[in-house]
Amino acid sequence: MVRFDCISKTYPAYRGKPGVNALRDIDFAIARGSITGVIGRSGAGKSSLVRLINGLEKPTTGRVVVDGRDISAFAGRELRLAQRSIGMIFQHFNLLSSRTAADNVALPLEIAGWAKADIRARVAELLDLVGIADKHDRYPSELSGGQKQRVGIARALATRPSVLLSDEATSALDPQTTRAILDLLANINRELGVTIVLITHEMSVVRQLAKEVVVLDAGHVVESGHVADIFTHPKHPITQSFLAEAIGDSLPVSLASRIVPEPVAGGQAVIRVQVRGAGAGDTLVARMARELGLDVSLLAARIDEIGGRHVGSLVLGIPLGIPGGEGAASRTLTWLSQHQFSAERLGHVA
Ligand SMILES: Nc1ncnc2c1ncn2[C@@H]1O[C@H](COP(=O)(O)OP(=O)(O)OP(=O)(O)O)[C@@H](O)[C@H]1O
Repeated sequence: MVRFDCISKTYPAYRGKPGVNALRDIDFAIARGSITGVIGRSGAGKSSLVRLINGLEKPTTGRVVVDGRDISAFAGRELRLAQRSIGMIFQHFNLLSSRTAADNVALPLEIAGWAKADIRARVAELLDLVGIADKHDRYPSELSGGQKQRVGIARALATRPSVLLSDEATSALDPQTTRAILDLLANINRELGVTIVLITHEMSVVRQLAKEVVVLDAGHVVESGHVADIFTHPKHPITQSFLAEAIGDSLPVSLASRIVPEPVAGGQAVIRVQVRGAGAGDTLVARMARELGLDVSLLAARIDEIGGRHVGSLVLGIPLGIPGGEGAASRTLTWLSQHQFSAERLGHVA
């Protein structure tokens, strides 16, 4: 378990540069064995938060408790010993280019003073676990990005940590490799029970792997909880913007290029409706057509699954070319709001 108790982190002023309040009023816990995503824009404080967990930084106020121990109070040998129970993987893998895959994985075990035969056995077991037993004697320059990250994961797990920190570990990988690495992390969490804390600016990573999410903005936790709860009812604008990216709020170019602000005679009003929850949106168009007596058309749609729940948006065309047509768009918006749908009018198309 990792607990942040009233944490703040201020980097002092340095060579004429002002001090930075990187984290403020951080107070939350990460459950043992969970997979928690910490998501935020650049500069939100994600790396500072993760460096507090493994004691690379000290909080300015408050304490960070890992498995019942106040890691922020440790220094020297005591800190190094505590760090063995906290593994970390990085965006650029941080492998030693002069060592083979096996020797990179062996490094933390050598530092921990393991016997040679034990190291050999453990390294073989770890390379097998991450699916690259055949790359034992390869150097990093001979490995693909995904294989390098597998070495990084094996190395991070070598000393059997209870917590694995991932700092943008898939940001340098292509989507297919990212998916394979996230699947591997999910397996490791399931099989070894390791608590995983993922730092990322990518909603797709949180969506695929995390069960819990902490949204950071300007050094504050603005929302936290179960991924499905947070992203089916996002409250903070930052969370809403991550969600919009995830569900592809952008319109198809062919539609976006046709939208104009003013009504077009004989055209349609364009309304975007957010749909959330199981089956949401399935029958919406049919219900609206029936209850409002309108010929509603579906111009675009995207539904995704986040934390096991459906989230997405429908873009509807409401015909204006009938008597009282202008009222039809407002009636539609009123109907949607009465039925607890969040909707906006994007403009008009011919
Ligand atoms: N060692 C440092 N000294 C001074 N300021 C720092 C230091 N490390 C981080 N900061 C500042 O603290 C704030 C938070 O930085 P941090 O790296 O934790 O954010 P981040 O969310 O990880 O950003 P990114 O995604 O860009 O890495 C930023 O304003 C950054 O400039």
